[in-house]
Parts: sequence; C-alpha cells; structure tokens
Amino acid sequence: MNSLTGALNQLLRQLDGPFPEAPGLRQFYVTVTPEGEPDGLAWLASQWLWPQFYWQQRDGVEELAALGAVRRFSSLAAARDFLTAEQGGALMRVCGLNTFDPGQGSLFVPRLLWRHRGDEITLTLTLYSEHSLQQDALVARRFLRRLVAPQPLVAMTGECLEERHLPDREGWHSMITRALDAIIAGDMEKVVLARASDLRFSCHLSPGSLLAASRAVNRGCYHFFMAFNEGSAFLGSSPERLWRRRGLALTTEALAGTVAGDDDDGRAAHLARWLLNDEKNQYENSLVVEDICQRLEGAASVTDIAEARIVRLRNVQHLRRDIEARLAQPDDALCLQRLQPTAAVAGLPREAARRFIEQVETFDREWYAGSAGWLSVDDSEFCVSLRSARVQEDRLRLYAGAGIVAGSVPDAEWQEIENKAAGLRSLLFSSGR
Ligand SMILES: C=C(O[C@@H]1C=C(C(=O)O)C=C[C@H]1O)C(=O)O
Ligand SMILES: [Mg+2]
Repeated sequence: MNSLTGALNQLLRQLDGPFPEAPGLRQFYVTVTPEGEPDGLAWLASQWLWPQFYWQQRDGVEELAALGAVRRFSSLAAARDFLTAEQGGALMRVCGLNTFDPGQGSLFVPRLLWRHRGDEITLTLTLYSEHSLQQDALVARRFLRRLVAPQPLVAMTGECLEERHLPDREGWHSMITRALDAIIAGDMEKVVLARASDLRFSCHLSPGSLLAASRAVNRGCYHFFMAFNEGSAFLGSSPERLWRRRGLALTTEALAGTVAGDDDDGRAAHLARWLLNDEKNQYENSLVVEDICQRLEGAASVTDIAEARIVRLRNVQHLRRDIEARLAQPDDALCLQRLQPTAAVAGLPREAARRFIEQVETFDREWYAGSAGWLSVDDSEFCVSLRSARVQEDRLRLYAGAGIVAGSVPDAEWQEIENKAAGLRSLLFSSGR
C-alpha cells in the first residue's frame, strides 16, 4: 500500500542511477492506493509545471493526468511514428489534442503520468534523451522536487464584464440561410456551423476549477483539459467519442440530432421520444453514419451499426448510433485522418462542407471540434473536443455548433447551440444566468 508521497519518493530513489551517457528511453512505475489520495485533476492543476493534460473517459473507467513533456509532437502522425520506432510498451502513452484540421496537434510523452483505472493509480515516470539518459535523470529529479501538494479546486468568483457572440443572432440567421441555399442547390447535404462566444471576467479564470465544476454536473461526458502554460488552456466536457481502438478493434459512433434536456424525468422522456421519431434529426444522424462508413472504406471493415439510442445529458439529449469495425492495421494516424472531422462536426460531403465552414465562419476553430485523448501501441481513445472553451487569463472563448440539413430552422438551431453552450456557460455565472 503506497501513498502518493511515498510513491513519488520511490520514483526519486530510482533516479539515483547511474544511467548511460547515451541516448535512451527508460520508464519506472509505482502504484498508489486511491483511498484518501487527492483527485488527479486537482493534483495536476496545482503544479507549477507544464504542459498539463487531463482526460477522463465518459464511463468513468479511466482517468489520466499527464504532467511535463519529455517529447512533444505537432501531429498525431509524428507521435505514432515515435511509438512505433521506440517500440513503446503498454506503459508508453502519448497524450494531447488534435486541432479541427487533423494534420496538426499538440501531443506529448509525459514526464509523469498518473493513470487511475478501477481501484488502482499508477504513476509512470519517463526518462528520454537523444543525447544522455544520465542528463535526463538529473532533469527528472529536479522535476520531481518541484512537485507541490495538491490544492483544492475552488469555485470561480469572478464577474463577467462582457460577452460577445461570433456571429450574433442576426449573423447566425444569415449564415444558416446561406447554408440552406447551398444545400438546396445540391452543393452539400449537411454542414455543421458553429458560434464562438467571447467572455471577459473581472479576474483570471482557473481552468482546472472550471473543468472540476463541469465534471461534477456534466455526467456521461469525457472531460478533457490541456494547460499549455500558466495563462492558456483548452478544456471541455464532451459526450462524443471519435474512436476507441483496442488492437485492430475500432469503436466509433454517430452522435448527432439534438433536443433539449430536462431535470424532470418524465419531461425528458417525452422530449427523447420526440427526438427518436423526428425525421430531420434522424436524417442528420444518418448522414454521419453514411460519412463514417464511407470514410472507413479501405481502412477498416464495418461489422456492426447499432440502433439509434438516446444520450441524456444535463442540457441536451442526442441520438447516438455505435459503429464497430475491424481495422486492417493498428494505425491511429490513419484512424484520425479517416474519421476527423466526421459529418457530426463538419458535414457531407466533407470537403465541400469544410470549404463552406472556412468561408462563412468568422473565427478559426483551432482546437474546437478537433479531438482529445491518448494513444499507445496497443490501444487508443479520442473524444471529439466539443462543449469546449479556450481560457486565456481573464478571457474565455466558448464554442457551440449545430448540424444544418434540409429542414433546419435558424431559430431552432440557435436554441440548440444555446443549450449546448449552457453545459459550460451556466457554471460561469453564480446566478445561473
Ligand atoms: C457541433 C456540436 O455538436 C454536434 C452536433 C450535434 C447536432 O447538431 O445535433 C449533436 C452532437 C454533436 O455531434 C457542438 O456541440 O458544438
Ligand atoms: Mg442538430
């Protein structure tokens, strides 16, 4: 039985060495008993070291907190190449984000990885150097000595001084009308359009606290958080899986089609029944199934497409169909390139929709509607970075989008993005504004 402090001391002792004055990779791990230990997010966000990456699986089965980088990658393909070349074992994980454009990302091999699964926490310390492992052991030792005791994540107290939507309601109307015109003209079947909301507060925001608040109420979601440095972070609580891979087994899904949520079980069930039978929403979802199946062709064979079911969240409910496939090769870069962005966040046909988005949206999506997760040689899992926000000191940019198809009504789609944005936005106003 090991406490966190005990485990860290154990890791520190392992660094006594000596290590070769040569390139190399070395990993040490210790287990910690979760009882009485701090929450991984609080531990991570308390540190004065970056990058910080947190990820919790939507079923709660796995939690990762990754601190410091021994190796960084600006694309998932580069990370995949590294893992293949280094023959990284099961302990070797690369964590991070991909932008909406799947060719770019911010991923890293963590110096220290906290992994909570079932009733065990594993801490993995990695040494990696292209010059001298001995040198890196010294750096790692300084790193461990800089770790501080976790501080509780306190609720936000700042006041919102300003809020601006890009586009505003009027702009949204004309954007949706343009999209419907293009759909009627036959340029596309579906396009997902988004809004960015810029909020400014009276004090610096704590991205870790915001995610902790979201995690407490937004059940059934992946929770993800990347702090690039002291002032800048990206985080969110997303219901959508991009993929999970175990060996050659690939699981993905079509999550699209939305109705409001409700605290009352009866009213929520009523709305859910409407959603299951609504033609426009069924169609919106079916285009995502079609897109995914098309995109997987030649890379994987689809073995099962489940019936649509309801995902009930706090502010919205969605239609979801799970898709199982068998990959020809265990290649995560290929999964990303084929799957991202799906028609749940871009449209169909993909290229026409992407061009349309680039022409009409008035902001750069950056990390929004990209993906957040981890990969290893054996397996990987990424969620779609929705219900997300970029935090920069006293400013926050919140994103929400909606799939536009024939039959979409601008006002209803505005209400839909308001409901989606509320997942995080409601946590920023103590009055519940
Ligand atoms: C684009 C977003 O959500 C996507 C769009 C949906 C829709 O239009 O029904 C539903 C789920 C997501 O795939 C978002 O949350 O920003
Ligand atoms: Mg929709």
